[in-house]
Order: sequence, then C-alpha cells, then structure tokens
Amino acid sequence: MQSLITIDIGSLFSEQDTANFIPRADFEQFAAQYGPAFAKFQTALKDKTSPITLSFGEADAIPHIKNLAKTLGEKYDDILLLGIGGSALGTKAVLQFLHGPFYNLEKHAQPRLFILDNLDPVLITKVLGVINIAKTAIIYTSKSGSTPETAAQFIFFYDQYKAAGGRKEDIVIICDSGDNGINHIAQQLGCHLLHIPKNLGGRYSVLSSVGFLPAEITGVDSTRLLAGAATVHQSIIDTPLPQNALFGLGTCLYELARKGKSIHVLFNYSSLLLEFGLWFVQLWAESLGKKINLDGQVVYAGTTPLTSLGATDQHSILQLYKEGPADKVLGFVKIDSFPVDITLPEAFPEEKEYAYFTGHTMSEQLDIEQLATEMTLVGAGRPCYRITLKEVSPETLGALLYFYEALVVYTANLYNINPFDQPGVEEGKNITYALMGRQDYSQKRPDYEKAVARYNGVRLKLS
Ligand SMILES: O=P(O)(O)OC[C@H]1O[C@](O)(CO)[C@@H](O)[C@@H]1O
Repeated sequence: MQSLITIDIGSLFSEQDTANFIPRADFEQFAAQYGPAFAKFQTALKDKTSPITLSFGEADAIPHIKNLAKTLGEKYDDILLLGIGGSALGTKAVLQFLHGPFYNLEKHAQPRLFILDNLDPVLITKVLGVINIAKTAIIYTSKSGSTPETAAQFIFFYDQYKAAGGRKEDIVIICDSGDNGINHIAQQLGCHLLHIPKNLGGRYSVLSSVGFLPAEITGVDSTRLLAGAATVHQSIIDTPLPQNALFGLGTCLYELARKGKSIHVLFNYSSLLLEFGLWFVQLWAESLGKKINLDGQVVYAGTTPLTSLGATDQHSILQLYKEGPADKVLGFVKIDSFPVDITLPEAFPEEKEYAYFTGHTMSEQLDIEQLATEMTLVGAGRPCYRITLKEVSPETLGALLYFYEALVVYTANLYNINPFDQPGVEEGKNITYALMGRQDYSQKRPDYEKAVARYNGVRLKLS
C-alpha cells in the first residue's frame, strides 16, 4: 500500500560536491552520532510526553466539536474566524488544501468561512461589506487570550454583532484554560468555550479544536486528519534508523545548516499547498529561531524558512535559488494523484510551441516541471529533498502537518533549544501594550515613550 507521504532525500547527497551536499559515507555515520538523540525523541513520542502528542488526546473532544459545527452550520450562512499566527495559519492550510482557493465562492451546503488574521482596517471593513453580521457566527481563537490584534478584532466585531441583534450565546471562544480576560468573557457571555491543552503551543495547535472546529464546519472530518497524523507518529517510532524518514531528513537538514545552508525553502507544487507553506514558515521560524540554548548559552540557532509556489515561482524567485548565494536547502512538496485532471486537446498543430501539449495532462506537466526545477537546482549545487503526497485527503494533510511538527521538534533537540517558546516576540507585544495604555504596563510606558523619539530617524526626500 502506498504511504500517505513519501520522502526522498537522494538529492541531498553528493560524493563530489561535499561543500554543498552530504557524502553518503557521512550519512552512514549519522546513526552512531545522532542515534541516541533520535532514540530520546522517539521515546518522547512513544510515551506521549512530547507536547505535539497532545493532539491525539484531542480525539475525545471531536464528538462535541462535530455537534457544535453542525449546530452552527444549520444556523449561520457565514463564519468569521478571528485569530492570528497559530490560531489561523493551520486552519487556512486545511481549508486551502481540502477545499481549494474558491471555497467561499462555490455553492455548497456549508457556511462560508472568513479567516481574519490581521488588523488592517480596510480588510475588516471589506469583510463587513460581504457578510451579514447578524447571520454570522464568530469564532474567537486565541490560545493566550492576550494577543492584541485578535482582541481588537473581537472587540470590534462583538460590538457590531450585538448591535445587529446577534446571539452572544452562539459565539465560540477557543483558548487555554486560565483565570484571565478571555475566560472571564466566555463566562460572562455564556457562549461556547473550547479549551486547548496548555502545553500544545499555538503553532502546533492545528490538530486540536483550533483546527478541528473550522474544519468540521466546512465538512472536513477531523478524525481523518488525526488518523493521518497517527500514521506518521507510529512510523517515526517504528522505522529503523537507516530508513527512518524523520531521522534522515532532520539530521541532514541539521548537518546542511552546519555547512552554511541557512535558508530552508519549501517549494510547494500545487496551489492547494499555498497556505500550508505559510503555516510551515511560522512553525519553523518561531520554533527554531532562538538566541539562547537550554544551557543558557547564546547560540542564535535556526535557519530561515521561505515558501514558494510551483510552478508559479519558477518565473520569479527560482533565478535567485539557482544562481544566488549557495545558502539554501530546498524541499519540494508535490501531489501524486490529484482528485481531478485536465487533458490538453490538440490545438495549433502547425506551431511547434503549442503542438507538443496534445494529450498531456496538467498534473503530468506540473510533475515534469517540478522534476526539471529540482534537476537544475541540484546541477547548480543546491541540495534538495522531495515529499510526495499520495492524494488530496484529510489523512495526507494530517500526516504532512504532523511530520513537520515532529521535524522541528527533533531539529530543536539537535540544536539543544526549546521549540515551544517564542521569547523573541514578547518584547514587541509589551511595547504595544504599554503604548496602547494597558494598565498593568503603565510603569514601562514612560521609558518606551522616550525610546520612541529615537525612532524618528533620518528622513530622506523623494520630491
Ligand atoms: O493564539 P494566540 O495566543 O492569540 O497567539 C497567536 C500567535 O502569537 C504568538 O504567540 C506570537 O507570535 C504565536 O506563537 C501564536 O501562534
């Protein structure tokens, strides 16, 4: 039986170009060198002590989530999901992969789903122009409840919703449990409240009620997402080292980073994977970009994630990938079997630029173009790997999401850093709180205000 996802790391190896690739002989040593770290990681998965395994406990919440999705779906034409970062990106990836980019424009029995993950006043105003707020259910997702962008959105939409006569009991809040504002509000409103496990970080929360509720509302069976994740989970635990996809890829990426490949590009060969690429960027960046390691040393760990779309970006950034700085490793993600395909008819047979298409399918062309891109990159000394998804299904997506979650956690172990915190984003939040006048940040405000003056820097003239 074909696996949900297959991983090919052959294009990470070369015997000749050892500056840019990994020699096979080195790879054979990795089991001895990194095997113990990987065994520890496997144990954390097996014993379910790794926070990413908390997703499997979320299976218990699925029956309630299904009921809630059904109730909302029957009552409302539209759903407005307010969230940012991990509270939105995973859901966007699920929606895009399983429904395509035009879900909200297609006719179907489910409500439309609008995901707002920014503060932009134009964006917010435009949404109000296309929905009827009184017939819209609001899902407010914020693990911490203190994220200022989502809180501001909620305040605004709650006010609009109330004014339009919306039922406050139908609002859904998804967050951590705790004695804090968001939980108090949920209690006060008497609305639906879904809690996510405390240790399941926001960027790892797509396989929890954060991703499951919107998925179910749009008709995606979240048990199938979780089943795909479980397959990968078991395979990481059971597969012997030399064939273990997670060990092989994770260790090679870490070794390539040591050779100066400081940028990790995910080149996704389907528009269905566009949002998945953005989910990957947050996961990789916030998990691995760390100044301090677990021993308190300054390490500035991490590689920079980028995402590209094939074939589209062959006509933009590929030039740089091939001929720019040799600081990148590229991962291709492609789909083996599309749910539909298009065979090109014969047209303009007398024109050589058009005649050769006859009888080819679009998926075949996309496949060839992916391979061509990989071949030219490898030929130019750029290491590549390839992930092939068996099909477009909740199982393959669940498998892919969990694979990358596990990949960052194992990679973080090699860097000896914590993949579950994000201290680097806290300072900016604190400045925002203080400058916006949050009461418990008032003491810090004068210092920040003084500092603001320094940011009226050097202004240049354009006209
Ligand atoms: O779900 P929350 O708590 O609103 O956080 C949103 C995002 O903000 C961060 O905490 C910081 O960017 C992310 O890790 C998180 O996904």
